Order: sequence, then C-alpha cells, then structure tokens
Amino acid sequence: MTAKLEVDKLSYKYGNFEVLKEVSFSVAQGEFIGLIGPNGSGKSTLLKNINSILYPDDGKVYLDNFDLQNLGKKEIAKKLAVVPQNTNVNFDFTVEEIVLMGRAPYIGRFESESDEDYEVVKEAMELTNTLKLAERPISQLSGGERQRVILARSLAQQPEVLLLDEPTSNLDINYQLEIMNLLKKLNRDHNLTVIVVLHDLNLASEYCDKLLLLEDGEIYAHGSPKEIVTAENIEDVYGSKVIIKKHYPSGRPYVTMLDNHYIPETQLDHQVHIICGGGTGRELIENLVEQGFQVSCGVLNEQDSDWEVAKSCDVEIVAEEPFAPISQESHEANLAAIKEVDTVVLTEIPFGSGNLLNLKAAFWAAEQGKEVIVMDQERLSKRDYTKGEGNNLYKKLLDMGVIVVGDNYEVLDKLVKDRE
Ligand SMILES: Nc1ncnc2c1ncn2[C@@H]1O[C@H](COP(=O)(O)OP(=O)(O)OP(=O)(O)O)[C@@H](O)[C@H]1O
Repeated sequence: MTAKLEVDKLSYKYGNFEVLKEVSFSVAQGEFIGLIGPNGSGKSTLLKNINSILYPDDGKVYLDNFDLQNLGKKEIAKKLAVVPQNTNVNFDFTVEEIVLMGRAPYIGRFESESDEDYEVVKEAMELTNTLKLAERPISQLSGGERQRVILARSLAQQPEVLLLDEPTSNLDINYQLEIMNLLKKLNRDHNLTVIVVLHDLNLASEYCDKLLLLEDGEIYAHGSPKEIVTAENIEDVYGSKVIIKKHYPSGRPYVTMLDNHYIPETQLDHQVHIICGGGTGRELIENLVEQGFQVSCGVLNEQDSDWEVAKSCDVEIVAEEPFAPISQESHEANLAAIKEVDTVVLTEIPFGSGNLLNLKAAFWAAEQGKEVIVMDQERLSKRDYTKGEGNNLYKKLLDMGVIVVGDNYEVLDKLVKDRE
C-alpha cells in the first residue's frame, strides 16, 4: 500500500529548543489517525509542519509521494485542509463568507465564485449543521459554533487529507460526538484521510483506526488503539495511573483515571491476592485497583476473562496456559505470590479437577494465618465438580475462621473500613 502522507525523519526547533526529533510515520489513504500525547509533546507542532505552516529543520513530508516543499500553496490546499486549534477571525465576515474562503484554491485571481462553488459551500454547511447560521457574523458565534464553521470551511476545500487540532475542545458533549461521527462518516463514505489531535483518550480510542502516541517530540508508540491505549503506556507517558476497560459494543479500550489522592497510605500499601477465574473476579479486580490496593491474581488461565481484566489493569498475574489444568509449578508460584500479600480473596469459582489447586491455595493461605476473605453467596456444593473433594476442603476452610462475605461490595467494605 502506498502512503497518502509520509513523514520522514522530521525534526523541528523553535529557536534552540528542539521540539520534534526525527519523527517518521506514514498514513495510508482513508486511514483515521489520532495524535495523542501530553501537553507540550509536540502534536500541534507536528501538524503545523505537515501543513507547511512551519518548515522542518530536517526531514521531509510527502503527500502522494510529492515533497510538500515542492508543491505550491494552492496545490496543497486542494488536497490537504486544516482545522486549527484556536480560530480567531477578527473581521466581521458572515458564516457563508468564511466557508466560501475554503474555495479559494479553486478560484482564479480575477474570477468570482461559480454556482459549483456555492453548491460545495452549501453541502459543507449542511454536513456541519451550520447552514442555519449562514447569514450570522462569525464574531457573534459561540466557540462551538465557530469550530463547526471552520470545519465547514475546510470541507469546502474538498480535501483528500484533513488535519484537525483538537476539534472537539470547545464543543459540548453532544457536538463532540457529532463532530467525531461526521469525521468518521467522511472518512468512510468519502475515503477522506483524517489526522486528528485529541486529548480525550477515549474519543481517540473509539474513533481512530490507529494512534500515534508522542512523548517529548518523539514517537513513543504507533498502532491500533488496543496496542496503544494500555495502562502501561499511559502511565509511562502521562505519569497517570489508569485502568483500561473494554468499551461496549466496540470492544475498544476505555480509560478510567485512578485518583489515589485521597486514599489513605495504609490502603495504598495493602496487598490483596485474588483467587478467581471465569469472570468471577473481574469487577473486584477493577474495584480494588480503583481503590488503590496493590492487587495480584492467580492462578488464571491466559485469555480467561478475569485474566483479560487483570492484564488491562496492569496487575501481577500468576498465569497458566489457556484451558490447561493448573500445574504444580503454577501452584507453587501462586503460593509464593500469596506469601507476599496481606489479604487473600477467594471468589465464587466453580471448582473442577483442573483448578482444585486454587482452592488448596486459599486453604494454605488460611493455614499460614493470612487474612482470607471468601465470597460465598452461592454455596460451593452448587459449583463443585470434583465429586466432593472440593466441597470437603471448602467446609474445612470455612471452619478456619475465614471472613465470609456475599458480594464485591462487602469485600470492599471490609478492606476499606479496616484500613481507615
Ligand atoms: N511558537 C513557539 N515558540 C516557542 N516554543 C513553542 C512555540 N509553540 C510551541 N512551543 C513549545 O513547543 C513544545 C510543543 O508544543 P506543541 O504546541 O506542539 O505541543 P502539543 O503537544 O500540541 O501541546 P498541547 O497538548 O498543550 O496543545 C512546547 O514545549 C511548547 O511550549
């Protein structure tokens, strides 16, 4: 696949301050790319270099294999349009006049606008829901209305590539989605290539095919939202603790910030090992991570739904191969993990011969004098597939003075209240 746009070892300095350092990536026609990264990481500067508002100190930008520096402004404007971050239009143009400016690359020096130009302008205003504002002076519009007018102006250029710098920043939540859906529609129906700077990681994850994560003017990672929006990457680049859930129905990563500010140190230091599996631990894992506890899990089969949640929350996992019975080696690793923690929680897992060692691990924890919390809304007898061996061991476990609770909230209650 040939690249629609290629950025090759692009470096840029403001004076002596090196902002972009050998940035290289390429964008295929029809791709929808999100540029993400912390404040000051160089996203706007990169867009400005792609748009020839700034010129690279080193490196090149190619549009359809042509070096941008060898293309005239009008030629570029017919293919590439920009929606800048802050749009201050000081003169009192009407909305229609502003959108008509998008036709400038198509109109000769002494020519006036044709019927076709007006047709394209009308269509751009319809798409952006600005037609009803046509006669209004732009200076009297709200920030969000103005943003949509500027998008309409860019669409009137009939570009093949659209660059947008934070197009949703002034918009209320409704229009944010409307703009993102419009961009997606233009991308799908008109094969428009979209490169958009977004601060909202969830919008970026939901709408973009690929994300480019910038850190200090360098590409930290480039890939699908699933590859890029991970707890590890976000913590590395933004320095923030997050948990990543799966957004329904897209299945894309969804970021939730963890605010550990007001959580007591005793809670942050408290280590909890969750013995779970088959989705019995997913909410508890998320809840405990959100509450600042140090969480580990095991033994979990890889690809199990609890394993997936644990992975996305970046917690330690003692893992076994998918669908494999727990091996002696994994069991011992589980005991070693349990040895390090303050509390062990056993969720309502069904037990069979393949995972009976997990019940034995909980029993071992109680024998060691660890605090063990057992979730027991549905008696084990109803989820015992070991011909009674599991149930017998479970009864002994309950007799050992473990804490028996009903659901997640009781586990949390117990752990949080004890730490206050
Ligand atoms: N005109 C300028 N002169 C000097 N330094 C600048 C200029 N514009 C930006 N910078 C600096 O370059 C760095 C990158 O800025 P840039 O605006 O590209 O970052 P950004 O990732 O878009 O940030 P934000 O998310 O805050 O919009 C910042 O440290 C910024 O202070």
